Amino acid sequence: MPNSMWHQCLEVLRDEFPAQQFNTWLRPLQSDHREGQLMLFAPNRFVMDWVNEKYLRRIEEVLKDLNGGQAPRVNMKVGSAPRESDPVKRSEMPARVNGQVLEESGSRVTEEERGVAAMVPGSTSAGSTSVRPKSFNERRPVQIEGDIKHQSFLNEGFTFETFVEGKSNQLARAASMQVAENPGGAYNPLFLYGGVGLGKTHLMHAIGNEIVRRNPRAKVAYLRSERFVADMVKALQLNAINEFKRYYRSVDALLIDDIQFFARKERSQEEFFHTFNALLEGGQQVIVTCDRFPKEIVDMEERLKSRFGWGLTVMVEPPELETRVAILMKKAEQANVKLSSEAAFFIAQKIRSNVRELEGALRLVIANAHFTGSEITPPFIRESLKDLLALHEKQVSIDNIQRTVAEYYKIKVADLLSKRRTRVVTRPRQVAMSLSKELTNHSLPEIGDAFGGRDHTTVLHACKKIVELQETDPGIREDYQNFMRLLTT
Ligand SMILES: Nc1ncnc2c1ncn2[C@@H]1O[C@H](COP(=O)(O)OP(=O)(O)OP(=O)(O)O)[C@@H](O)[C@H]1O
Repeated sequence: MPNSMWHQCLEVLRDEFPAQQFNTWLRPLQSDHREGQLMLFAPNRFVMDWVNEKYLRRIEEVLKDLNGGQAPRVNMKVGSAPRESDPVKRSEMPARVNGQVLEESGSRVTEEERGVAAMVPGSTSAGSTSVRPKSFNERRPVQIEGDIKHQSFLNEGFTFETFVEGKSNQLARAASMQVAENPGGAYNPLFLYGGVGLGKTHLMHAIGNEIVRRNPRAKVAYLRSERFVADMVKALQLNAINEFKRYYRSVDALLIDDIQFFARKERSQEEFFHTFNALLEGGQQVIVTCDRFPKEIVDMEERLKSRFGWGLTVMVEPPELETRVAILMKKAEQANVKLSSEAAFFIAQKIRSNVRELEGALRLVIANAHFTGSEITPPFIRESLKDLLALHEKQVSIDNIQRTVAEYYKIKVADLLSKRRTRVVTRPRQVAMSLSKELTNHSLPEIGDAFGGRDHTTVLHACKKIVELQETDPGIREDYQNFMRLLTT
């Protein structure tokens, strides 16, 4: 049974399980086939135990089908598959002498990294409130703003209590709780990913706040990835790179938000890679958020991406209606405003894109109610959100795209949603997915859902493919332009 059979098996399982489950438990498994036995490697014990308990029987069934009815021997282990592409190459590990990481960096700071340093507000000496270790500040005439001070950068309002749990974020919340209770333990690093405004930053702060609540002496550093880049560039300019390294490696937990901004910033990736290794080896917790699954981050070093997968990778999905309602009720309660469930439902039905927009809409309604002294009723909400709703309604819907594409190619909408993989339907399906990404505000997972419950990676692949084809295939280019005209005028 060749290793490729495991990939076929994954394809079958991908269609059977929700994307979140698949990406968290099955996708990170690596395989190795020797002497009639398939060895599956899990990134940690938690994943191994979970897969053993929940998925192994189904995995064996699928493999048996794929193997002509012959049941394979499957074993599981924590670790990585021993092969050429094994991400855990000793040569990649930094050399250590007396606990210090030694490295000679060959990569240079790119123009973009310099640009980030210049763009990030506060990357000058003005308004500096740094509380870094003394030696770090003493040696430098100019301080980088106090963004790497520990603890105080956490948003105190972002806690587990203020985070509303729902189907879409259950696993992410549970994993975050585990990390907060046992930082540097089994789930290290914790990689939270998902679309914009869905609560990744909130969860990250909740972990930081909880770590500090349990241990007030804990040093927790939270920062957006641009800040890491800016700090690093500044430290290089000031000849203070060793202090920079020492600081980041001295924290108990390093929380880096929106890691996708590391793309193309070679020197920062390298620096972060070594910091990352040092922290993991020291049993310190690393938490990272990103707008996509690690493997899909473009222009990011493979070794860094593979390390992101060493701990636990969890997706935060867009909230379903009930969760959106619960979030609105919670936010209204926090603002001391009475919101009827009818009013909450009304807003939640209208605003589906993400929690940030939902909050924005609620804020607008509350402000109008204060201003006019009115009660918050559906007609009042409709009036308050008139402009916002007009914008939403003007937007093209996925339904409309599916109908238009199906009609144009003379196939059924049901074909677009089906599992059929013949060329007659796959290309129109890819075109429709790509248009949905371009013309609507829906996230990749939402678009995947709207196309028969497909994984968000399928949507991403479709979008890339259509961009490529527009370059090389005049027929597709013309079709696409026609659709843009049909749908937007
Ligand atoms: N489940 C939830 N319960 C309560 N509030 C939430 C929830 N999810 C998101 N929010 C709120 O929505 C807003 C946006 O969330 P957050 O900033 O964490 O999103 P994000 O996923 O980090 O987005 P981005 O990728 O743009 O950084 C915040 O004010 C947050 O408190």
